Amino acid sequence: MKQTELLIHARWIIPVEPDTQTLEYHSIAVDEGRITALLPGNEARQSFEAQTTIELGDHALIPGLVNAHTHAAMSLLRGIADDLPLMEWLQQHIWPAEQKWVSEQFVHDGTQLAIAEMLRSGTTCFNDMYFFPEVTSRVASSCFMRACTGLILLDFPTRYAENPDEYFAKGLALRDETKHHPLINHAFAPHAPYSVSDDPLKKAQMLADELDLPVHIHLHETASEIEDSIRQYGQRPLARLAKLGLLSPALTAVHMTQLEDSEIAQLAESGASVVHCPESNQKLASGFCPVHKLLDAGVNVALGTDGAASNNDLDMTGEMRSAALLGKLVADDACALPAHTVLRMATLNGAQALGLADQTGSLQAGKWADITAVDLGALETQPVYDPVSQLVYAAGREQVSHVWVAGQLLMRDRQLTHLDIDDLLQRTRGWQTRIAAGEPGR
Ligand SMILES: CSC[C@H]1O[C@@H](n2cnc3c(O)ncnc32)[C@H](O)[C@@H]1O
Ligand SMILES: [Zn+2]
Repeated sequence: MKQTELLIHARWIIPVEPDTQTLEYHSIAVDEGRITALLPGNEARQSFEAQTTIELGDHALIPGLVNAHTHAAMSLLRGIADDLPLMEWLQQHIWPAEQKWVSEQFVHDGTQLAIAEMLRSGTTCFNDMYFFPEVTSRVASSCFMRACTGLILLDFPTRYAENPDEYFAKGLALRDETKHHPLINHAFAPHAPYSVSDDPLKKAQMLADELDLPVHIHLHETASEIEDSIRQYGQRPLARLAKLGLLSPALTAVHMTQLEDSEIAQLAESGASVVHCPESNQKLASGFCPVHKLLDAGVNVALGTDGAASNNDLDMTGEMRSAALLGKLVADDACALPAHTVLRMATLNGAQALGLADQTGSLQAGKWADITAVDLGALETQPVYDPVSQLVYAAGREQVSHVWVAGQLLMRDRQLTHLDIDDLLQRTRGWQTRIAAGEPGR
């Protein structure tokens, strides 16, 4: 008998890769945080003796979901300004609120709230872009959650930094501090082409090349972004980024609702990733990302929620459903974005966009055991002809039962093992009271 730390038996396992088929009555063995074997249940029972064994009857095991674009701490601004287009929402509501309220404590509490919500909906890794990324990193690490925290960059002063030099200095210091951390990764995160000028963009790319980090940026989010860029720079934002050297496999371009066919070919050629945020794009009426065309051209398309102030949740199970349904409508083709493609976008493609495809995103021996269990036994997901169909089209986040990150159980039977929900709710209500009363910020 082989010894192992953890053995999980489940009705279905959907590895995503290398096996694109669903496995039935299989088991996963985990040691030192990594998947060591994936094998038929009866073989696993005969060959392994486990310190901990978990039996999951009518459950499907999937790779932990990767939220490839969010602003975690904005969970504390959920519902503060709804039913507005992007620029009015951002300039007249969100940026003033952030200037008033965003502090280290705000980011600490907001990120914890976001991580609790993400874990409860099966997410094991998030790609964040927000102020005080050192706090986001610390919170993610203390919750045992995997994160890629953005080394943010803006032209203008905020409560986090005064100017591009200070953004870079803080970002580089953070990267230095965490460079060997098993859960915390980074990307350079210039906010958008309209908020960061040429020289800091070039410097971000140069440092990203040097440190082998992705570059995470909002891009082509709305039609007015394109018009303004043509007016100011005489070219579309993607062309400007290409001229500055940012069009590369390291680029993680978020939104991309405005794309010409030649730009899709250019993205495919470059090896860049696109992060599709279907719910935020719908809520802000930003436009449609042509996901079917990007996939057909061979572009890596991942999935993100965006922040909770423009979505208004951090639920990747809902995002998968939205992506599948919207994708068909945009393509005018019911065959576009089938369920398995969407599950891959929400897992392995996300890991690839973050430069972590060798670490997470699929259930393969050697990768971290970042695993989500979904209970398909509920009447809402019965009968099960195809578990992937149930996961994408029918299951809700309340059916996520267990979550492991690097083999550590972070949710068991919907109970978070490392977060105190009552304390979290109390702190969240404190923020709500202060923000709603319009008290002076801290
Ligand atoms: C530099 S920290 C991130 C910055 O981005 C703002 N933000 C949130 N959602 C969006 C979006 O969809 N487009 C552009 N900017 C967005 C957030 O409020 C922070 O200020
Ligand atoms: Zn965003």
